Parts: sequence; C-alpha cells; structure tokens
Amino acid sequence: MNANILQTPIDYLKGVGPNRADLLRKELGIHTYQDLVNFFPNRYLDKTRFYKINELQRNSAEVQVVGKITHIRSVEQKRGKRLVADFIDETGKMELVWFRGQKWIRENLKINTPYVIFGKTNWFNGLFSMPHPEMESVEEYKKQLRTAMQPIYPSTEKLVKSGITNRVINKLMQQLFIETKGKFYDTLSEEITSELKLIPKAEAVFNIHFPQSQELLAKAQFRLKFEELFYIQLQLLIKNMLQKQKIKGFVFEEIGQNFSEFYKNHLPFELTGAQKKVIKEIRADLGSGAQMNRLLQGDVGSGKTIVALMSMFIALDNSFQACLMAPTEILAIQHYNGLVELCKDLDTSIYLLTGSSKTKARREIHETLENGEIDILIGTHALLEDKVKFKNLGLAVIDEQHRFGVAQRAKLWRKNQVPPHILVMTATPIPRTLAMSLYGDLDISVIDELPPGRKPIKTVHRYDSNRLKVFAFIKDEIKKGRQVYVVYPLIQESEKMDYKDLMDGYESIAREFPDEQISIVHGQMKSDAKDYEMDRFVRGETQIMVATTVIEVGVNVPNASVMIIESAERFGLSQLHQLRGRVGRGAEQSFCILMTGHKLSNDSKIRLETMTATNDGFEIAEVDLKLRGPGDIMGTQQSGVLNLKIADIVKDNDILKLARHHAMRILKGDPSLSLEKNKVLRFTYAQLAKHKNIWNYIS
Ligand SMILES: Nc1ncnc2c1ncn2[C@@H]1O[C@H](COP(=O)(O)OP(=O)(O)OP(=O)(O)O)[C@@H](O)[C@H]1O
Repeated sequence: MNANILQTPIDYLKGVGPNRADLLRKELGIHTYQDLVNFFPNRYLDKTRFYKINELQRNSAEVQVVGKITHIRSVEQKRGKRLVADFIDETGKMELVWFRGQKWIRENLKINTPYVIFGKTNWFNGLFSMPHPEMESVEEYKKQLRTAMQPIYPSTEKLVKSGITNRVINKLMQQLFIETKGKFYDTLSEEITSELKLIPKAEAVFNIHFPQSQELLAKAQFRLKFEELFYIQLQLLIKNMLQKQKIKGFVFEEIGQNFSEFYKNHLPFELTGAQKKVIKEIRADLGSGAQMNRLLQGDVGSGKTIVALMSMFIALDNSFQACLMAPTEILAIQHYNGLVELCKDLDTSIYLLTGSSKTKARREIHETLENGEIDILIGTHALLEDKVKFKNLGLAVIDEQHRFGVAQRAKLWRKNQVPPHILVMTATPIPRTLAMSLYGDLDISVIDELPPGRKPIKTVHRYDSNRLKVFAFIKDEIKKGRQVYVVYPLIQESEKMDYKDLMDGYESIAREFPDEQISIVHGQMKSDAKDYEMDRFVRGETQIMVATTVIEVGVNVPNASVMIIESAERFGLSQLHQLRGRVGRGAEQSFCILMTGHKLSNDSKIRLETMTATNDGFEIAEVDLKLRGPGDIMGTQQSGVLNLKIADIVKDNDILKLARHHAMRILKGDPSLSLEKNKVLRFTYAQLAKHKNIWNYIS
C-alpha cells in the first residue's frame, strides 16, 4: 500500500477529533496512522463466552453477559451519588453501577433494549454488580468486526478519564484498517518468511489487533516479535561491522619481550584453558588491524586480572602504553599492588593515579606519562581528566563496566588520535542473550572456568535468632587462622539507620570477640583511614572486617573464608553474588552466611534460595534478570535498546537467538544486503536507520 498514508497525522482518522488527537499524542506517543498500527495490545480477553447471570462466580475475571436494563436510579451515598441500573436476563438480576459520567449515561441508556455488557463483577449484599461496564446494544454489537480474543491495550488513567477507553481504541483501530484497506507490505524477505513459516505482514498486523483464533494470534505474535528482534540484531551487527571497517586500530603484531618473558618465567600459576582461550581471542583482535572493543566476562575470582595484564604486555611489546581504570579507589589500589607484585622481576613501570594522589605526584605522573616513561597507568576516573595525556595509549582496560557509562568509554577513546584498543572487564555476568542485545558493538569473551582447586563456597541462610550459633562458627574459623567479613547494607534512603546498624553490629562483634582485631570500613570514612583498615585486613593483622558494600567489587584476600551478610534480604542477587565472591579465593573451604529476619517477601525468598542453590554467576544473573527486568539491571543508559514494543527480552529469549542467527547468516552471505532476495531487508533497514525507531518502517 502507499506508504504515505501511514504517515498521515492521527487527527485525520475518522473518529479522532482535536482533543483525542492531543491525548493520543501526549499520553501514548501516537502521532500518525502508523503509530496507531504499532500500538500493540498487551493482553487479550477471551470473549467467545457469554455468561448467564446465574452462572456468575465470585472472584471471576471479566465476564460478558447479554440482558436488558429494567430500571435506572440515582442512589445518594456518603461519598457522593452513584447511578445504579437493574440488569436482567432470563436467569436472574444484577446491577450496573457508575460513579462518574452519570448524566451522559442516563440520557443514553435505553430501557428494555438488549445490551452486551462486559466487565469485572463484585458480589455485594447477595447480588452481583458490575461497576462501569463496557456496553453496547446487541444491534451495534452485531455490526462490528468480531474477534475471538479481545485485545486490551495499555492505557493510562488520564486516557480512561477522558473517555479513550479500550473500546474507543478498538474502534479507531477498525477505522484505521478500513481506511488503509488493511494492506501492508511485507518487511521480511521471502527467504526468511518461508524458512520460518511466518505469516505475511498484513495478516500478522490484522491478527494482532483482531485475532481470528488463538492459533492465528500466536502466529501473529511470533512474526512481529521475530521481526522486531531481527531488525535490532541486524542493526547491531551492521554497526559492529562498520565500526570494524571504519575504525582502524593499531596493529600489534609483535609478541615480544614482556609477554614472552612473563609467560615463560614469571607466571605464578598455570593458566586455565578459559584464560588461554580468551588471551588468544584478544591477541587475534589486537593483530587484526581493526580497533578492539571487547567485553571480558568472568565470574568472580575467575582470574581476569592476569588476562588484563597479559593483554597490556602485548601493547608494551609494540611500544605502546596501557592503562587500567577501576571504579573505586580501593580497587585501583588493589589492582596496582597486584600488578606490581606480578611484575616485580620485570622492569615494567607501573603507576597509580587516583583522586587522592597528591599534587606533586600527580604532576610527575602527567609528565612522565606524556614522555612515555610510564608503561602502565592504573587509576580511577582520574584517568579521564583532560590533563592526563599519554604519549601513545595502545590499550585501555576498564574494570566493571556497569559503573562506567558508554560516555566514559568514549572519553578513553579520544585519548589518542587513533583510538586505543578497549577491553572491558565485568564480574557481574550478564546473560548472554542480554549482552548480545545490549553490547552488539562489543565482542564478547567469557572466562567460564575457575582456577583449579577452588572449592565451591558453602552458602546457608540463617535467621537472626540463630546469631549465637553463627558467632560460634566464626570463632572456630578464626581459630583455624581464617579471616571473616561481616557486611551490612547501605542504602541511601535509610543511610542513618544503616550506619546505626553497622555501628551496633561492630560493637556487638567487638564484645563477642574481645581477643580479635577488627577492621571497619565504610563510605563515610576518609580514604586514608579506609586504606589503613583495608590494608591491615589484607596483611592479616585483623581477623574480622566489618564493612558496608564498599568492599563489594574485586577485593581479594585469599585467606578470608567466611562472608556474613547481614540483612541479606535487602541486597539484590548480583550484589549478593559479588559479596560472596570475596571469599573462596584461596584453597580453603569457604562459607557464606546470609542473615535475615523472619519476615521475607517472595522475591527475597527466591533470591536467598538461588544463592544457597548455586555458585554459578551466569545462573544467578538469569534469575536476577527475571526478577528485576533488564532495564533495572543495566541502568537507564542502555535501556533505550530495550524499549521493545512487542518482544520481551527475557521471555522471548529463543526468538532472540533465532533472530540473531538469521541476521548473522544473512549478513555473512550478503554484508551490504545488495542481493535481489534481500532487497526488502535493505529497504526496511534504511527506513529504520532514517527514523531511528524499529517500528517506524512498517509500510
Ligand atoms: N589460572 C589460575 N590458577 C590459579 N590461580 C589463579 C589463576 N588465575 C587467577 N588466579 C588467582 O585467583 C584469584 C582471583 O583472580 P582475579 O583477582 O584475577 O579474579 P577476577 O576475575 O578479577 O575476580 P573479581 O572480579 O572477583 O576480582 C587471584 O588470587 C589470582 O591470583
């Protein structure tokens, strides 16, 4: 059909006056005919069944009844007037009730005329009533386009109050199909539709709004979900491809002195197969001539640091510098200490730059960095400052992507004329499919194996009432020479209470363990004090570390074998998993004890059960994704990608995989989509790029 008609402003649709047009635009973002077509129902009601009044059940879902009004009256009540109509069929009587719009209803309802009513019923004083029923005369009802399943559209209170009910939307949709004659071009190629047995576009769009049967509805949903995910994948893959073609990277061909010397003589342990595999992937990227943008996912303690170091060695071997950016000062310091230790027998120059570096040291670093004397610079956001200029930055490693946004990544890019290679490391595994849809522009490597000899952490859930037993357990562990973390939540809204809990906890531990040395670390401490306390714990001078979640990411004390998490029900799953990952880093059996009160929400229960059932970060991430939804997990900055109209990234995981598979296959055979058979894909893709909205291309 003529694509232009779908661009017609919604004001022109019969039945839409200026007021409605305004509401549709403001409340639902519907500006054109096309926007209305793409306004999909979020559920369907089975309207094939008509109930008799004597068949109605209490607590049933919405029901549909045919009958007549015999009498209408106004009833005064404390909270105002309401309008009540007696409604009968041959089996009994019920009431219809309105609290608003009474005048209009009174004037328009006809006594003794057959109506079809639809809505939820209440049971009161021995009678069923239906507040604000949707209703139309049987005569009207017969004229309308009937569907087995009635679509229910997302709505807002304002819309309903302004009279744009579901029925109105439904009528507008009918009108739209009349005006457009229901013809829609297909937007997928013949090859895909026949291979996947997809129904044609026009049929899908019609059945999504006017399902003719359950089966056709399912087919329509499948087709439209596939299409949505397919074009997102196509877009991400093309973006990735173009980036690789366009953005030339430094070619690191040399594997030289630093890398080989370290690998042969200084590696403190045998690399795991997964570490080797990932290093290989990175080496291939660095030598490919394109700029690397790689996401390195590895569960807590899987050994990402050594991979980062060896990648940085490749940069050094090719006469470039490298940097590593961490989200917190504690982590930056820890990385610094760790890398200095690993490189102690090499002459690699490694420096640390954080917000608390003194002016003099800072100036020195700025100078030596610019003249190339520094090989590896480790730090926090401080690295992003304009004053920090490298002589030639070849590789930037970013630890914990979540805390840094895409903007920061871009800032690192601009540190050089030619953008440096980028390796993003994250210890919070993102389910693969989600990662695929969010980071289409990043290649992904996964370390899916833990170093040998690690014993799975034993995790248990204990109620606060069992605290004494927990204390006894801690005592035993300390006797064996181990160290213990006790972590308290710190949530901004209840900061004061949380600090009180932390301090109370600290005091009771101090009382309970008079012979032990205790460290305390929380966000309100000066960083000097924090470092001092951390350091004492790292060196084994203190046995117990009482802390808030500042220790969440990356802290590495292999001798610590017990993690107690207080008020565990208040933490999210990935946070619990991160915290647990602070133990189990040495050869000893480690434990994680999740402490809670007795009152637990359902979600909290699922979180605790998941934690006690598995140590696998990917499995945990999947559950987390289901509980919280993708937007929440990734933060708002990426959620645009997830602004899906019909597909659900969690529930439609299989369709996503299928879509990705097909997008990849097609691009592999025809990267520029120039073959005749892919013409429709190219056209649709171009529309999509033009409108920056997946659904604006439908024509
Ligand atoms: N192949 C290996 N064999 C034995 N030990 C290893 C191996 N790789 C790493 N390790 C050790 O495992 C511990 C965890 O490694 P690392 O700190 O790099 O983990 P990570 O992936 O950064 O985890 P997190 O994100 O939790 O910090 C370190 O003590 C490290 O020395």
